[in-house]
Amino acid sequence: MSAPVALTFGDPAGIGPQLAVDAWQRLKMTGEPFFWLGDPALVEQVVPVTLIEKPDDAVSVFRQSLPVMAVRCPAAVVPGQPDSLNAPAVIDSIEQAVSLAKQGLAGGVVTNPIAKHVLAAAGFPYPGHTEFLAALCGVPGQEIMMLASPHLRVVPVTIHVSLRRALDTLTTESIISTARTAYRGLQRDFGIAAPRLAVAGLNPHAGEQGLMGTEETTLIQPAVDVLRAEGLNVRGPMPPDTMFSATVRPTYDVAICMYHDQALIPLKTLDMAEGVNVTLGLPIIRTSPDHGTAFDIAGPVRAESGRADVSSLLAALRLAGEMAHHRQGEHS
Ligand SMILES: NC(=O)C1=CN([C@@H]2O[C@H](COP(=O)(O)OP(=O)(O)OC[C@H]3O[C@@H](n4cnc5c(N)ncnc54)[C@H](O)[C@@H]3O)[C@@H](O)[C@H]2O)C=CC1
Ligand SMILES: NCC(=O)COP(=O)(O)O
Repeated sequence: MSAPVALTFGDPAGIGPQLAVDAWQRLKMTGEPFFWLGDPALVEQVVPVTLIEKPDDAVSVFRQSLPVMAVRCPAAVVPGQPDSLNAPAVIDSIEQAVSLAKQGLAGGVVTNPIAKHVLAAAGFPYPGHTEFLAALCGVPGQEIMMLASPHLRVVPVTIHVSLRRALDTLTTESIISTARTAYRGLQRDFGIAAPRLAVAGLNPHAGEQGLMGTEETTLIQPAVDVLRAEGLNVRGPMPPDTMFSATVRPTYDVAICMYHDQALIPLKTLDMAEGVNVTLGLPIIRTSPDHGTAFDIAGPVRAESGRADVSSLLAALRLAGEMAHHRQGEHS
């Protein structure tokens, strides 16, 4: 068994604290231990809590209590009303989790959702976890975002930028490096020996022979040619409107998409509840539920689960464990 997984705070005014409690309720008897880096004041009225100093301590207490590594909020927490005064606690929990994972003391990092604009208002310079984690791990620029569900895996080449900027920054080189990282990640963390990659086009009908755009011939096809020459099993550019259909999806292991929503809309439409966000290209394991902070349904933490569906967090915890298992296999 690997070390316990670290679950980060997430935005305290979102559904993260409730999900931490719900996940513990669901896993305490039969699941792998995890610990939450959050404010115990938000949860100790509703579930037994043990404050821990180091990840290993989570193992012996997990059946009886939620293990919490305390990260206290400087400002009052009002569910549904995020406050950037609490951003330092949110960021601190991510930094601590990554540090523990880098030392091998935590088996991986599972992040609860953060609201990017709330952290940005406090001066946080990263567009999301993905880029922040790469910086903390000393590998900026090597990170890629993969969303994985039982039905589909997708990787956007451009991530947290406007659509206009995504089109301006898309290059043959970025498609190649993203595809390579996805390929290695599927081998290393998912145990797929020879991953099949499907590269999406950008324009309607993948450009329709240049009638509806030229990026397929100028940017995407050259990337596919390079990847094929390296021996990767790659197809594309594929028409984006049909490649996510039920008949085409089973023919590939991951879709390499040109921009955020080209990737995330089909994934979340098919499987918001079971989708997991994975960062590949890091030395540590990182997964996350695919949804956000859901401020609209956040309320005071309760012992019984309410409107917030914990399925995606459970899937993220499970996948982190499976990825750790695959990495352990590397050394055995
Ligand atoms: N990994 C992360 O940290 C992510 C953070 N976000 C952040 O979340 C914030 C809100 O984003 P939205 O676009 O509103 O997306 P959202 O996923 O928070 O909410 C979209 C809709 O889905 C519902 N929903 C989300 N998760 C749910 C759950 N577990 N159970 C039941 N219903 C659920 C919400 O109530 C809402 O109606 C943004 O500031 C964004 O930056 C968004 C996606 C991922
Ligand atoms: N849309 C996905 C998302 O916002 C998650 O981003 P990150 O915080 O995991 O980088």
